[in-house]
This record gives sequence, C-alpha cells and structure tokens, in this order.
Amino acid sequence: MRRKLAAGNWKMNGTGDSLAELAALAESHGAPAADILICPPATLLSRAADTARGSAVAIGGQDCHANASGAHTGDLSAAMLKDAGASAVILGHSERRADHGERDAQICAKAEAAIGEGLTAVICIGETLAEREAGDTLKVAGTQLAGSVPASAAGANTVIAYEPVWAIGTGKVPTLEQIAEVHDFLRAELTSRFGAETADSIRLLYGGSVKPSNAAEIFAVSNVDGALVGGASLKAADFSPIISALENS
Ligand SMILES: O=C[C@H](O)COP(=O)(O)O
Repeated sequence: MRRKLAAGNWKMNGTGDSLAELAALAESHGAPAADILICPPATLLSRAADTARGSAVAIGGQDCHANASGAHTGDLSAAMLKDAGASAVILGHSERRADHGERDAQICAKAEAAIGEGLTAVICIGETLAEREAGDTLKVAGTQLAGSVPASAAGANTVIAYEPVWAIGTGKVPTLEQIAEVHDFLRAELTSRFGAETADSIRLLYGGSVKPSNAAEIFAVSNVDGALVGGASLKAADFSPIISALENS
C-alpha cells in the first residue's frame, strides 16, 4: 500500500518570513495520514529544516547537480542538500527543463546522485500543450519516464510527478479521465520496466493547478498517490485543506 504524499514546491518564492507558513502547517498536521514535503528555495533549506524539525513535515530541494562536488558555480550537490536538512529533491521540473535546458539523461544522472545520497528523487515529467494537441501525450510521458528515471528507482527512493506543462500555474486542469489515462499508463510502463512489486511501490503525483477546490476529485483518480503543488503550497491556509483532502482520499 503506497502512503500518499502531499508535496509543496515553493519555486522561487519565499524569504525568512515565509517560514511562519511552514510552522503553521507543521502545527496543524501533527500526525498526518499522508506524507508531507515542502521544497523551499535553497536559501531557506537550513532554516526550513530547523523549523520543521520534530514535525511530520519533510524538507526537500528543488534541484541538484549530478556531481558530488567541484567547479559548478551556482549549483548544489545532493550531499549539500542533505547536509542542509533535505530528505528529498525535485528533479526535472518543466521549469528546469525550459529555463535551463535540462534533458532526460541529465535528470537521470541527478536522480542517481540524489538516490546515492539517500534522498528521495521526485522526478517530474509532462507534456506541453502543443504535444498534447498533437496527440503525443503518452509518447512524451513514456520517453521522459524511460529517460529520466534511473535503474536504481524504487518506492523508497523515487516519486514520479506528472505535470502537464500547460496546467502549471494556469488554472487549467486536465479532465479526470486525462489524468487517469496518463497515471495508468505510467504505472504500466513502470511495471514493464521494474516488475509489479517495485512499480506498485512508486508513488505517482499529479501536479498543475491543484487547489483546495479540486484536490478531492483529483485524489480520487486511479493511480494518483498525491500531488506536487506550486502556488497553493505557499500559504498554510491553502495547502492544509489539500493535505486534508489527501488524507481523506
Ligand atoms: O511543482 C509544482 C507544479 O509546477 C504546479 O504548480 P502550480 O500548482 O502552481 O500549478
């Protein structure tokens, strides 16, 4: 049985004041029936880890380098994230793919590095609107899944987030049938690559304009094990009801 996961991606948002939101979230979900992960910007990682210490909220990074150390100005290694208090890292987010030209092989190498450090790799995949309109959604999802998920993936170290690029921050959400189609496909692809036992242990998150008003119906969809939430994870008042909906799903 997969434990549900509510993951919040603060993206390039938040300063020290924002830790009050994290504290409020931790306070109101003392013993949750789902895992909770907040991924603040790197500048807040250590302070977020301090704020969340002893609570049910885990802290994650938003990217890492594939190498352990070296001449990579501006980058952070998986070991550095772990040292700062992270237990997970988001990899291959479509904003990283678009803004930094990240490709599947590079994301796969980052995931290997993260897993090697004992972090949970939250690997993101998803089609653009043009790809969906061309009928290529499953082809893109399959290619990104195969290319960016390493051979070492297992339920204990890997989470897949399906995030249609056109649904991120737009208020547009795929139909529940469209979400189910992709999630069922991803589960089948994982099964054929890793076998049923491993595939059934890997959590599949949906991401893209999840909010309190649509969370419950999305969490009822086949093979949706939680959500990767952007905008609605910034305020405890928005993220908390999403977590509650997941706990009750
Ligand atoms: O990582 C989170 C996703 O990009 C979703 O962002 P959003 O909830 O603001 O649409």
